[in-house]
Amino acid sequence: MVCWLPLKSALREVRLISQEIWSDVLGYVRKNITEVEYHTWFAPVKNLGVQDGSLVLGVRNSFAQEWFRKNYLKLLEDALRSLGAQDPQVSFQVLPAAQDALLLPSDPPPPPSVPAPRAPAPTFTENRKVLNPKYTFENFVVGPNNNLAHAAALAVAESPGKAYNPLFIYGDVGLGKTHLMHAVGHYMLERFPGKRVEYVSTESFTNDLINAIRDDKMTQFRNRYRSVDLLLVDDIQFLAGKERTQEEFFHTFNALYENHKQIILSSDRPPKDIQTLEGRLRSRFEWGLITDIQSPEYETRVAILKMNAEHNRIDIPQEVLELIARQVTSNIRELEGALMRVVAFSSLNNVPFSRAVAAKALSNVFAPQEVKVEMMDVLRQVAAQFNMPPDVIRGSGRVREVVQARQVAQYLIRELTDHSLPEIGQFFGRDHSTVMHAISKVSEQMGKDSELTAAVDLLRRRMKGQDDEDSDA
Ligand SMILES: Nc1ncnc2c1ncn2[C@@H]1O[C@H](COP(=O)(O)OP(=O)(O)OP(=O)(O)O)[C@@H](O)[C@H]1O
Repeated sequence: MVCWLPLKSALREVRLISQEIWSDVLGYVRKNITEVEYHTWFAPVKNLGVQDGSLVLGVRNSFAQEWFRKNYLKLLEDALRSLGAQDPQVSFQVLPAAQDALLLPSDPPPPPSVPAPRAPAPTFTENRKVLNPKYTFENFVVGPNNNLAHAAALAVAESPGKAYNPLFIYGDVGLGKTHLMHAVGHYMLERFPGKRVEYVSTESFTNDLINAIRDDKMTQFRNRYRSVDLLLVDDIQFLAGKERTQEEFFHTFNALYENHKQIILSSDRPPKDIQTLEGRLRSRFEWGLITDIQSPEYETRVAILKMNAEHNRIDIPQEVLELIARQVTSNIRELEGALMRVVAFSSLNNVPFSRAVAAKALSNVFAPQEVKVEMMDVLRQVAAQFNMPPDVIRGSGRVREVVQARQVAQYLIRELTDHSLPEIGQFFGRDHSTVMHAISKVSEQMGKDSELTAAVDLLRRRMKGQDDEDSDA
């Protein structure tokens, strides 16, 4: 009987981010059913977390439970498979009435043929975006790739309207432009809670303008954008070719600038490379400071992953973070996605984090990487398998179970790594003859003790990054 104590505590932590898994699952489901079905059945489901490798979903009554089992189980399993689950498992729990009442109307859901109500066109107030609470200066890892942009953002946050106006940040997708803009917003609101901060994408600005023209609400539109203390506009390159929006933005810019209000713009390229941008706007964008963000180098990528893991309270070994950082090199959003994928994979397959597991989790998305097994990897896996902390296995304890786990770890390290007997001995604080004895002891027991043989086989496959199905085939 294999028990996973360290894994269980990891899973408890993983539950905190199982929301990420659930949103990915919902994204997959939504693409495969009608909107009506989605809103009827999936929108009210409560994600109860991942328990022992199974995604547990809360539904309102036994009717819904049965309906899900019959109609959506396969779809949910496919969704989990797309996230890397080898043997996807989904279970349903009927929620207690109180939670149920909060989640759903009491009548059975209407049949999926009811047409979806058409949402009214959004007005500009509905388009308003709030700042992402995660995008603060504290959560921003500074490296050689972004230190200038970071310093400029900080200077602007400390002296809005005075240091650099506008601040123009450019760089490729997913490198932290929006994060830095929001960080300035948070900083300003913390120091001056009464200030007005507006974050808007160029697309939303354009839509707001179109709606304002259509609804004859230009005065409100202008009041809204020209009365702020800090205006953050994302993806300003999308102004290209939109003459009416450029015209309106030009006046917004002037009104704010003349009143010493801070403007921060982000773009995927510098102003001079934005085609069909009016000369007067381009020159204004160049009045302040133009700074770029580059792709992060390896150390910064590891630091970002580490911060993310800590933020989500996931205890993940450094060498696994390093493997992910080597795999994803250019885009931080993808880097974070890769971390989530590894966490989802290990939680859905009920296996502890290791480099082999991470390589496997990422192999569908990125080019597979050759993983060299390290002594620490083997020790961790054996510890999880034998349900005891790694330090106990490396310690001096003589209890039978501990001795057996220690011998298995030494046996597997000898088999799966290039380390010599003295090196293995040193790792365990023992001499090479003890390791030799351990190896012959395990070899002797293999074949005789079926439980031990199965455990060693399973560990060997895991360390090589092969799943159970592969080896059974
Ligand atoms: N230096 C950093 N430290 C920590 N997290 C970062 C850093 N840079 C980016 N990120 C994270 O990477 C993700 C993508 O960042 P962001 O959305 O700011 O990118 P972007 O450059 O605005 O991309 P796009 O051009 O697609 O809008 C976010 O989750 C953000 O928190």
